[in-house]
Amino acid sequence: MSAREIENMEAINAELRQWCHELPKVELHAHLNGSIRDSTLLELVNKHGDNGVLISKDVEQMILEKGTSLRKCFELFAVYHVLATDHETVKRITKEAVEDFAADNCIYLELRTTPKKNEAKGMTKRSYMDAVIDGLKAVDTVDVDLCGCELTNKKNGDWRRKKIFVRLLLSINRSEATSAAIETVNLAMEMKDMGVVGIDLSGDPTVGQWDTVLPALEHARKLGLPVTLHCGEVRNSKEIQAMLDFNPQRLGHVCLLAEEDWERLKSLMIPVEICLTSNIMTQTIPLIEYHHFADLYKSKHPLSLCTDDTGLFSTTLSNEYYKAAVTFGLGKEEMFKLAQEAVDFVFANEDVKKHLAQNYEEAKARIL
Ligand SMILES: CC(C)=CCNc1ncnc2c1ncn2[C@@H]1O[C@H](COP(=O)(O)O)[C@@H](O)[C@H]1O
Ligand SMILES: [Zn+2]
Repeated sequence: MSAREIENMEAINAELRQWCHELPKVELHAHLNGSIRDSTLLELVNKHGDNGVLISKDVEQMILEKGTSLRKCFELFAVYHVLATDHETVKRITKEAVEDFAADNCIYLELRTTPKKNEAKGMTKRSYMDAVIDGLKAVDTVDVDLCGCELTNKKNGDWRRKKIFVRLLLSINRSEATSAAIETVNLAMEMKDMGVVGIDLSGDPTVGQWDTVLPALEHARKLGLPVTLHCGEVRNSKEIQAMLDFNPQRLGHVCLLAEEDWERLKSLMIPVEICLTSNIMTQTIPLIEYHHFADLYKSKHPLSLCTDDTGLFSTTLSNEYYKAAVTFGLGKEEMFKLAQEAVDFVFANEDVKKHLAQNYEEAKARIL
């Protein structure tokens, strides 16, 4: 390739990256503690690091190696949870996460987090969630709509100020006992008027038993709370089949499904949250070109591109769209449609969906 051709290609790629940034996006799979900024993490390490629990140098090394295997990720999450255990920090990381997604032109964010108890800090699952809500109220670069009302007032009546709809999912960690998982579901129900719209099942996929969490997920269903499950991050056919039997509103990842489970997923048409960078960095999928996005997309299976953990994997939702475009050869119209269709899978109500649909209608004229 000549220098001129390389230059042309670079210009085209830069233009595509910018277009992906400008595209209004819907984020359905983002973990709060996985979305902590590197700069904040390092600040927290320096502040709390050498307190006998964590050694700053070790943590810095872990941050350098972050996201390079499933094991390393979960080791780092244990560190994140030591660093971000007080109410002030939970508030801060929530504020920053929302501001970062808004700066990336996300117009709807479903942020998920595992409510945590920390007796030493006087933290209950409820007070943890109150700190999250405080973080949403503290956002000041963008107007936040939580539960149908705006938390922040339009600054100086500026109608051009950006707006982001934020809804919350409460995560059940796979290693939790049934009683703790049920407590999380009850908390979600209690906070339904405060922007909580559903339940997620996540955590180290090599730990925990489906039968332990099933009663809590069934409880959520009885209460009318939508559920999304992390599915197929490791090969575990029995569990994958049980998850498909449960038939949740959405599934995340679906990486390592056996042929018959794959066919069943497709016939059930359960919307899938696709996390390209996460799956590659954790080596769950060996090469992006082999990613199951291609098969699902070709089959017109309902799906949505997501980040999983922007901090851990140093990615943004725009970057996920860019990667999909260059790897699978999608044009701008196809990318636009992909982003727009994610509106159908949000757990928020019809009013929000209407607003989002209108946003896409307006954006069409602007960027297509
Ligand atoms: C990290 C990794 C191997 C990537 C695959 N993706 C994941 N799979 C399962 N659970 C996850 C993943 N990313 C984040 N989580 C869950 O989200 C938590 C962090 O966010 P939070 O504390 O709930 O606010 C982690 O402790 C973990 O329980
Ligand atoms: Zn996840």
